[in-house]
Amino acid sequence: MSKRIHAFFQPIPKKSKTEDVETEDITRTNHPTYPFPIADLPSHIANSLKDPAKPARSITNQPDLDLLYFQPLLSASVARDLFHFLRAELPFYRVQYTIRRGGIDTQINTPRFTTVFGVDETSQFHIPPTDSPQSGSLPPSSSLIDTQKQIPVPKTRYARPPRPIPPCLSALRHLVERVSGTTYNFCLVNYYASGNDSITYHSDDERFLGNDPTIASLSLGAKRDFLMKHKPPTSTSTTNVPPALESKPLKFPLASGDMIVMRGPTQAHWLHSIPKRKAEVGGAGQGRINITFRRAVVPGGTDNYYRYNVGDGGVYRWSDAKGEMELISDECKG
Ligand SMILES: O=C(O)CCC(=O)C(=O)O
Ligand SMILES: [Fe+2]
Repeated sequence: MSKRIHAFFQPIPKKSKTEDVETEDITRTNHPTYPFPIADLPSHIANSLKDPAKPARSITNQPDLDLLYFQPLLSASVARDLFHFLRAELPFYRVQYTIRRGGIDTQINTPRFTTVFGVDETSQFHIPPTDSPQSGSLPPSSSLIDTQKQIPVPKTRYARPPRPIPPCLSALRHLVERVSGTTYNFCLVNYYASGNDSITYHSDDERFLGNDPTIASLSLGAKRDFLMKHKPPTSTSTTNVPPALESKPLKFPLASGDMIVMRGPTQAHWLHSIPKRKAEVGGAGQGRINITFRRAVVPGGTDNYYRYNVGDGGVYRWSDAKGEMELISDECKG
């Protein structure tokens, strides 16, 4: 086993002490695909990831809509600590790409920070026994194993090397899996630095997620409106969509700690968005993190997620001194 892969399972302890308060050791997890080691959750957050006090509300009162609304999933103080922890510890990207529109190449600047971890069902990260001896060094791809054949994944399977979900997000994934009754192999993270960051109307209905995918979406930090509107009925529509539904969106004012789980036919028939929002006068701390948990079934999903959420540009990391994301390297590692 290579030293670097070993490091993924043997966190690096780092002592941190202040003058009169002894704080706990911070352990970090490294992997060859990470631009820097990622801290594990401090125990006060990890121990607070419990089932919510209030059960979720089921929302199925619109055609083709099936939502579970946890209001909240996490208490305000846990959500606040998790927000600050994840913003400080994860690598982020500001992805640019070109699309061809009407025969012309158009550059798209993703209007928010993004990052992603995980791999589709055809592969899994091999977890070596922690007491195995370190021998030689294996290429990073050797840690990915074909799920069926249990042999190393050929390098040609993925355009960009998939990244294992770090322990800090895995802990959250386990809670989300338990309360939503579904398993996930991807975490997509958005950071909306201000009201100017957004996501336009879309649905997460790609074929690589299979039919009727369940997507769990957790909000941390600033409150933002989550809008949903029914797709225009097609000639093959089986449900009767009243015209009013097409014009007036549903509005969920998602607060820190809230989670919406979109299920069943929701992605096939509904669009969702986080529109830009005017800055509040004197409004500080407008940042918001959103984490979606999903399950991709084929390698095309993995390629899509890394292309649009990591891309080929520089790595950003939160700077406490500057109070904003800072470009720390011009080239993406991975
Ligand atoms: O930020 C949100 O609440 C939604 C994010 C989203 O729709 C997505 O990442 O696909
Ligand atoms: Fe989405």
